[in-house]
Amino acid sequence: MDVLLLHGLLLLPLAALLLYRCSPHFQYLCKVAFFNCWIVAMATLLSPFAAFRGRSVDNMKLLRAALLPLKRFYGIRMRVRGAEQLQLQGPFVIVCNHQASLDLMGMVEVIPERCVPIAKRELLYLGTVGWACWLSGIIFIDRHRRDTAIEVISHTASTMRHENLRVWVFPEGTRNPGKSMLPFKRGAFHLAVQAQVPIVPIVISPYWDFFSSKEKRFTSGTCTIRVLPRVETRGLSPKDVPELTESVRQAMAEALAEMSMSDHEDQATEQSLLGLGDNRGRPQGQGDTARNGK
Ligand SMILES: CCCCCCCC/C=C\CCCCCCCC(=O)SCCNC(=O)CCNC(=O)[C@H](O)C(C)(C)COP(=O)(O)OP(=O)(O)OC[C@H]1O[C@@H](n2cnc3c(N)ncnc32)[C@H](O)[C@@H]1OP(=O)(O)O
Ligand SMILES: CCCCCCCC/C=C\CCCCCCCC(=O)OC[C@@H](O)COP(=O)(O)O
Repeated sequence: MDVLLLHGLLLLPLAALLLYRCSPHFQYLCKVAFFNCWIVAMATLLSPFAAFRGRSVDNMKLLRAALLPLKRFYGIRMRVRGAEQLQLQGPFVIVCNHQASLDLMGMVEVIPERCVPIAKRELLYLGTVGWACWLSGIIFIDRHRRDTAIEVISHTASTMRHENLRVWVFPEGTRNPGKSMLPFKRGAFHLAVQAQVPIVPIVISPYWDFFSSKEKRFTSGTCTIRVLPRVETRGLSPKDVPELTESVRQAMAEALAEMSMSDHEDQATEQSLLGLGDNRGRPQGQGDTARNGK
């Protein structure tokens, strides 16, 4: 009986390993579980240190350091284009597309000093994760109560100017794994206009090559982050916000469309250079299936 139990215990990890190797779905589940566990573990370990400082944007450095290694675990290569656009003195608002929780990996890759994200209030209730977010100065809004959300944003506008604070907003307001961006919420643009600070749009390339929560697929791959030229808001007033929102969204949508194309081309070139496959002269679609089927 004991021998049987021992064998069982030895076989269990082996079976799990085999399953991991053979089943992309199981691999996906493990990788996503690890992502969440890592965040909970880091928040639990680091919050006590962050608490020494109290609630402070300086704790964003800890948060960043805690999340930076994730890309290595997953074999995701991050390429940043246009990082020099972030070399700005003074406050500004970053707007970025939002595909999945994985965006945190891209965010920590480029987030400048003294920059905090705006997040949904629900994150506050995630135990130590909520505590870590609060200690890092993350700004919480209640998406179901527009008035209070707008109040928080107005308050943020004056804090930005007084404390040289940068703010990161996902203007789609929710995760969107689709191929195009959702309509933008206007809060980020009201914020920039109220504070009279520039807007820096950031576009993270689509994850389809290596990640899809719908298809339960999570492999290694390359992600490109493009920082677009800043948009000035000096002299603009609230009545200009709808047009401002649309023009920024348009620029980001164009960049996203371009990146979905060129990302594929880059990888095809890399593959043929490495002799991994020759995609030349083949329609883009076929190359895709070949790669995704790997
Ligand atoms: C110590 C270290 C340890 C380390 C451990 C690691 C732990 C790490 C874990 C985690 C890291 C953190 C991760 C953060 C990431 C989280 C991401 C998210 O949560 S994304 C969801 C929240 N984001 C948003 O929702 C966007 C912001 N939202 C908005 O801007 C909306 O506009 C909002 C909520 C203010 C209102 O939303 P509406 O749905 O009502 O839609 P609208 O169309 O935008 O607004 C309606 C009307 O209100 C006006 N309006 C909006 N904002 C205004 C304003 N500020 N002032 C005046 N009017 C405003 C608009 O102009 C519009 O009016 P007219 O149609 O133009 O007449
Ligand atoms: C002792 C502590 C125990 C607490 C256990 C709680 C488990 C928490 C598990 C994982 C924490 C991962 C937090 C990742 C934060 C990701 C930020 C994010 O991307 O939020 C989604 C939000 O933008 C849009 O939300 P919706 O698409 O509208 O929904």
